[in-house]
Amino acid sequence: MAFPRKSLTIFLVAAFVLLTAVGLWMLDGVFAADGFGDAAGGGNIFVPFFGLSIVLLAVVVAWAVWPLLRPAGASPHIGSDEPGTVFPRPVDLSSGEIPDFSHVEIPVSEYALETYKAAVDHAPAAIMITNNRGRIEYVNEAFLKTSGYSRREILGRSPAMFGAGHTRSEVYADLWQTILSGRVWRGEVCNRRKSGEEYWENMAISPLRDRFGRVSHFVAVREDITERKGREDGLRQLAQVDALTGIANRRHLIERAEQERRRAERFGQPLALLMVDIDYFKTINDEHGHAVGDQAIRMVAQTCAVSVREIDVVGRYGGEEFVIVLPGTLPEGARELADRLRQQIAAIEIVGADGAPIGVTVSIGFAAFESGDELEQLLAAADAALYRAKSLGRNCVVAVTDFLRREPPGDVQ
Ligand SMILES: Nc1nc2c(ncn2[C@@H]2O[C@H](COP(=O)(O)OP(=O)(O)OP(=O)(O)O)[C@@H](O)[C@H]2O)c(=O)[nH]1
Repeated sequence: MAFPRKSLTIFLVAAFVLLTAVGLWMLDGVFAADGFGDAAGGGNIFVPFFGLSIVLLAVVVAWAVWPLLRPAGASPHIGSDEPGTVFPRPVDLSSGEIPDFSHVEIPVSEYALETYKAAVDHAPAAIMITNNRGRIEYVNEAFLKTSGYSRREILGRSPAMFGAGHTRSEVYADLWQTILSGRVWRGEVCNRRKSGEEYWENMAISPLRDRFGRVSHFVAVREDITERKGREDGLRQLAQVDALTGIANRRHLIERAEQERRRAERFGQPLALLMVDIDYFKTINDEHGHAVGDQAIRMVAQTCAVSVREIDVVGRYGGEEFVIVLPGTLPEGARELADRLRQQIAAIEIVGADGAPIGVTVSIGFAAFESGDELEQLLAAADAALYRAKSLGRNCVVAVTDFLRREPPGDVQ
């Protein structure tokens, strides 16, 4: 049970005064009884009381003086290896709120401090503490292991030293705004190890307040998520790519085409869409087998993919049908590319089932985006042009004219 220091001191002082008074009164009584008194008899009664009060006085003095004699740990600093190191009080990360403990006196024993320090030093998550001027004051063992730096290379520097340069400036702006307003920031950031290798970290950064409620430090708890990120990227890639050809699958193609359509509408930029279909593909399949058919599909997809710019989107729209989205491209440019593609594909030779070379040709229809077009309309227009190219004898390119868009199929350009 803990006694309040103040009450106990008052009690001890009162006991001291009482015992001293009783002792003096008795001494007085003895002297009053027989003049100078019987030194032996009077002394016998007085000594125990006076002795007890002296002991009490010693206890009171020791009680008052003891705190002043304790070992100096008065101005501990973060991250020191010396005994008495104090860490700022942690913030409850779960609620996102910063509790205000500034009015609470928390007596912390040396033993408890050592325990806290060991827990933070050897925590499995990487932990970094920066001061409110953005200088690193503490990193734990896991942080050193993840970053590859030594403590000497890190302390006193800015956390910017770990940045890989890929994180957008808005992310950092949001981070500072959040923590300076006293809230916890969470996010994923790409950093660089000392070896130069990039790695992804999931971070929670929370402000720490001093006893006056001022933000004095920031503590960052960081988890290396590079492996998980890699798996996610792989899965995303798998979900977007056509397994046979390696180009965008139908779903991803439509997503990207819709993005480009919206961009063209918003900024009034040109956009063209090509639909490419292998001619007489059923015959290739029937005469040479599906493996040779697949080979033809792969060759055509590859030729399309390497013939366009990086901003263009090439995807497999159906079995032997491909769509190419050309942002910022006028009809003349689209026609030029379509003609070039048709010729390049016609030059492809694949080996048939009998070992003899097989020629592959394509028909191409294309349409230019017009303001107000939905993606379905654009696709349907290119498909109508492709249909016309097929009916013209195949291995040719047909553009959608305004006429063709308004009227039912009947004329070609
Ligand atoms: N080998 C292979 N064949 C496929 C694949 N997807 C679709 N096909 C086949 O492609 C053929 C397409 O035939 P059609 O639509 O009649 O077209 P086509 O024979 O090329 O005739 P035109 O387009 O009019 O020149 C069908 O036989 C499908 O089974 C695929 O991934 N691999």
